[in-house]
Amino acid sequence: SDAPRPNLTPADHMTWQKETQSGKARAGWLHTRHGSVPTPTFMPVGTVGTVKGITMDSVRSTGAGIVLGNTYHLMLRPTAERVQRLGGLHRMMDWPGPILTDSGGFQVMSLGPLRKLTEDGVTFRSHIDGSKHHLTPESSTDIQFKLDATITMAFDECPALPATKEVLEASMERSMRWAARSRDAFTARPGYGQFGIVQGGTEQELRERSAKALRDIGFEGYAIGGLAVGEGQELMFSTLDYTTPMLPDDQPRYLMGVGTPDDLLGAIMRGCDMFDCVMPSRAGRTARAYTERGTMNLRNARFAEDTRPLSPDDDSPMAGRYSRAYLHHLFRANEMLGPMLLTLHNLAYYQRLMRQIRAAIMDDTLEELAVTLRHNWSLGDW
Ligand SMILES: Nc1ccc2nc(N)nc(O)c2c1
Repeated sequence: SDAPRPNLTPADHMTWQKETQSGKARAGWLHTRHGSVPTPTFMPVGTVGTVKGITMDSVRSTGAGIVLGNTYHLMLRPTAERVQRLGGLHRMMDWPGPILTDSGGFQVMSLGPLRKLTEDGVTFRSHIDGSKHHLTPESSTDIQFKLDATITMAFDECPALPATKEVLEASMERSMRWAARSRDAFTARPGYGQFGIVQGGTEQELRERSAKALRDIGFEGYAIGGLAVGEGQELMFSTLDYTTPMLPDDQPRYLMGVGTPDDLLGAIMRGCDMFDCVMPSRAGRTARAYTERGTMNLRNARFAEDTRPLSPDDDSPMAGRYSRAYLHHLFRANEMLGPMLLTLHNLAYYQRLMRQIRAAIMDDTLEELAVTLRHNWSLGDW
């Protein structure tokens, strides 16, 4: 956005400034040690220090301002100590902008049987070489320090849904004890920050208790975890309806692991500011294009001689240079360039969507934009 950038607030940690609000949706600025980013913002996923298949210059060209890395993957390879010796993630991956790192609990959980969970932390075996590892709130926070993460995530446990209220309660309470230990282990530095992660599944009373516990500890931002784990959009939105108002109005809210363009629109309209999801990049590697008219699979034979661009207002650097037919050919031929171009295209679409939504928040026309976007997404290819 070319909106005038409000002055950076001097602070001993990163800050978020709300610029304006339209309904529950907010437009603001994230000010960090590694630069300022307009919100709402979508963070491309750079799990092992790379947004798969494209250079960070390409990521920057889409308009992305902040990217995500993963403690779990980087601690296993190349290890946090080596990243630190290489000058930290920013220098190693040639990304001077802010980096948010997830804390590892979620990734270990998705490894299933390979792990043992205790009050102290999680013991698991590496999916790479079977070596044994242990993650605790302290070690996760230390690893993120070594990675030089701009935004550090508290170490939490994300329970699989569906789960009984008792299971959700015990898990949430442990995550809150881990949040306090994560905060104690965090090294505050000017322009850096740490986010707490609200848990509690789809139980309002548990979400309430979790949000209060985190506010009492005090963080630079608050993530909503425990969602986008198969509960479906309706249940995710209804959980957001009562959870975002529980979080401080003047601090950023990060909905983890979300989502499709329609998810993003709905979550922004419910007061969320930051997002990350593998969908646009993973789809790009599997021939699925995200566009204003919904998604399309470029392997489909109907594109074999379709000389049109992917979408008329594609503003990625490849805009108007590559036809659907060419992409169809690249994917059918299993050429590297296919996933590279389509990943770039999809991330550029997500960033364009963020800019569109932010501009609508600024001129209070978000309701109208939402109707247009949802209509166009339903059109399917033209
Ligand atoms: N859907 C997700 C995605 C990532 C997560 N990361 C953490 N640390 N915690 C969660 O609950 C997550 C949920």
